Amino acid sequence: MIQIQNLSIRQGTFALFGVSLEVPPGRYAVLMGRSGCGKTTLLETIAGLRAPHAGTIALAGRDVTRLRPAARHVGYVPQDGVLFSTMTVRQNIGFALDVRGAPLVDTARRVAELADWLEVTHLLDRYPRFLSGGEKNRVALGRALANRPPVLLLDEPLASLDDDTRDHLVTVLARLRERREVTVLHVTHNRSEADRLADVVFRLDGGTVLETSG
Ligand SMILES: Nc1ncnc2c1ncn2[C@@H]1O[C@H](COP(=O)(O)OP(=O)(O)OP(=O)(O)O)[C@@H](O)[C@H]1O
Repeated sequence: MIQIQNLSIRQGTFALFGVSLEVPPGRYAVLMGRSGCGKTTLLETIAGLRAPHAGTIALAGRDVTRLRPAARHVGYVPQDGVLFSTMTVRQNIGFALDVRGAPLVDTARRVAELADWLEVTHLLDRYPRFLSGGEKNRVALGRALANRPPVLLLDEPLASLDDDTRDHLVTVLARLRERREVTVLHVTHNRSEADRLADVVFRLDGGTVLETSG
């Protein structure tokens, strides 16, 4: 569950005021809005990378407004899905488990499971610079899901992909949605992506959020 109440965020001359939205547990929400309206800003604030001026953020029933990013238990795929360039695909996917000191055997099992599901098993020993755009996005998704977060934030995960690659990744995300194990907030400009994936669509406009379908 993602619950945002009366959130206000300021950065320079840009501001969001009194943003509220709620995504029920295991549901897939899409956030749309014109370029520069603050979608990335909102996602970064939920992830804990920006501090809000006012308001509260609750994730999976816990008030995380004042917690540091790592304590929020959020999976986050930033815009362009940047991977750690000095780590292999295997190390990228296993990162969240490694830094928490998970037993090596558990990390290896989870990486293998995600790699199989995302169809990147043959790429596990490659470095990011030798991956295609679609492969990078699948690895970024695996890295975000490794620690089984209850909440997943996706910032335009399908941007700058060709139609076939985009279609494949939409199928992967649709399977994730069917499992209902994670609550998703997915930012996109693409209406057909929203139509295929969303249980609920929010629109950010003029600094506030409207729910446009359910
Ligand atoms: N650090 C910052 N200081 C001042 N203004 C900023 C800062 N970061 C972003 N902005 C501004 O805040 C506004 C919202 O940016 P944001 O990236 O959240 O929009 P967006 O809806 O995600 O856009 P896009 O769809 O183009 O990715 C923009 O006008 C941007 O120029």
